Amino acid sequence: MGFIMDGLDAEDYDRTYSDRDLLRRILSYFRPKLGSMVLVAIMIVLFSLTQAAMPLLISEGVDGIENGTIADVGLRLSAGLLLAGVLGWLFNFVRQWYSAKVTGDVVLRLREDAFDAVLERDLSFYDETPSGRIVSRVTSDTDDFATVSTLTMDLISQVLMVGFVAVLLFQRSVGLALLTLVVAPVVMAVALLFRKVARTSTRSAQRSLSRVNATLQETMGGITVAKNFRQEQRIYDEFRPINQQSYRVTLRQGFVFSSIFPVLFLVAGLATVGLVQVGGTRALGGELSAGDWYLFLQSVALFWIPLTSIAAFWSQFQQGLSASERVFALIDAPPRVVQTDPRPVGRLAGRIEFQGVTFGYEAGSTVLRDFDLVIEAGESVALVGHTGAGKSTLSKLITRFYEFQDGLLTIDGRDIRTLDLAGYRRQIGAVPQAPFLFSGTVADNIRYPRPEATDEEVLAAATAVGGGDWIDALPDGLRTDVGEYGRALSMGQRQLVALARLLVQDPAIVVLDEATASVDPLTEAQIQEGLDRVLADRTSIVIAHRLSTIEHVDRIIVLDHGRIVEEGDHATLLARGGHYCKVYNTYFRHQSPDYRPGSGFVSVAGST
Ligand SMILES: Nc1ncnc2c1ncn2[C@@H]1O[C@H](COP(=O)(O)OP(=O)(O)OP(=O)(O)O)[C@@H](O)[C@H]1O
Repeated sequence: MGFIMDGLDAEDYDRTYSDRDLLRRILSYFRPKLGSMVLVAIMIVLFSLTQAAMPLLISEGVDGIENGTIADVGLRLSAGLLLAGVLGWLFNFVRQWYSAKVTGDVVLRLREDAFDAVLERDLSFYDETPSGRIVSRVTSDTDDFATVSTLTMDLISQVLMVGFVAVLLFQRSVGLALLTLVVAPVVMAVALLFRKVARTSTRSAQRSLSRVNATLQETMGGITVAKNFRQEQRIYDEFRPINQQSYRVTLRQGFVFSSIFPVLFLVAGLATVGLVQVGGTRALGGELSAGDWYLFLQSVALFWIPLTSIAAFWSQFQQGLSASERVFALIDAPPRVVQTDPRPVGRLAGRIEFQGVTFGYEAGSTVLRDFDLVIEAGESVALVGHTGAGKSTLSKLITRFYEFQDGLLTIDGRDIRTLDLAGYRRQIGAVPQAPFLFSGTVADNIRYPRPEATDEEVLAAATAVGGGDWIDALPDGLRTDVGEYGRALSMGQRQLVALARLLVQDPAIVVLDEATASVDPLTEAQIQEGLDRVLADRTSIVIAHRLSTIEHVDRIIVLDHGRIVEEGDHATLLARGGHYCKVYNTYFRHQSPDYRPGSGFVSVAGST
């Protein structure tokens, strides 16, 4: 079965709950709905009574015909059946209505909890888990859970009905009742045996579906790049096997589930044969009335309804159970970033110190080893180095998106793990390379970190960035709609909005991953002015990609393979002719205004 299961491994945070724990957890969601559930239970009992009354009434009718007094029972029978039908409809209506409400409320809470858990996860969670898989857990998995709840209530109702019928049967004939009942344990045993294999195949089916979702999501996210490179066919070729895998796994699930029916039919068939034989003989011998015999034959069918329901809905039931397991695993996933003592942060000065910090993204691979660095409060530092040197990693540790494994990271001399995370993050202004804008207006986006900021504050922040000329270029000023992901704005305008947003936030520490996208000289100048304004009087760590930045910062730190290999200001480092010069020649040289292709190289000591 090898490749059928490829890529369907559990996520890191997945876990298997024992049946007891799973049930306890599910019930905890239903507990607050106890009142409605009691009402549903009463309706179920009443509905089941009306349903059980039907075969009883008919059996009495049959006895009536046998005794030649149909005229006496005819009216009573019709009235009884009509009353049972009408009452049954009424009880069932109330039951369905309240069941739907209970289920809806439970799913609402479960989905809120799942979404809350998603928001609480560390950044590492998003790096490791494709977003399509997360979406699957919050949407389709919670839906599957709802199905379990509906099915359970249906099942309870049917089991109750069988209970009532069983009491009737025992009153009529203990022997025949036992024969009828013999079916139940056999069917239950088959169903229980079937349970484990059903849960496993269902889990695989769900994982394969979430893999399909994840692939679709990634395709949508990267559609511009894909179209640009004319890679539609390749995307399709990658999607096909994943989709086919989902098809095969689901087919296998279908095969597993359909195999239970022949066994169940065999058991029921045997029971019916027995009843026809034994009951018929007794009826002929006068020991059993024709009505009672009818009741027994009818009862096999009645017994069958819940038993086949268990079998028919077993797949959905198992699907719901493993869906709830997946949702609970998401809710219970332990955070990697752990605050040991969340103390209030207060206003930070912004001194950052790494003391012997060791960090790796995965066990067994180390990106930073025994790393030391002090960044003074108010200092501006540029991180440079070849790709993969560890620049973003440093910023991710400062922003507390990842947890380091060893050493100490202090902020203003306080262990970073003892700071209240929310309070700390409020004072960290993190700007990614491609600033993300949410749907809404430019003003909404500038106001994002502090929704209570007034229009005047927003305007002041926007004006402070690059003199505010860029606002005039927007079709509707600050009220311009930025479109999805800010697509209605140019790259440069998005960066300017991100800088204005920082001013509204007023963080003590700025961690900025400079954009690499080139913008026109005017916007470039506006961004530079904006940066000067934003970084003034704050500790700033800039993953530098622009020449003007490295020329302006207090200190440049050159990283290589997670180690600091050089540090100093631009002029000193250039004069030294060391590692920095290589980085300069590769990434910054061509940005000089008097650059001519092939010129501007700085000589590196030891190179010819
Ligand atoms: N999420 C991740 N999971 C596993 N390894 C990672 C992850 N992010 C980065 N790495 C690895 O850690 C090392 C340092 O990466 P980092 O992103 O800090 O480099 P960088 O200097 O910022 O590079 P770039 O300039 O290309 O962004 C690299 O070897 C990289 O492959």
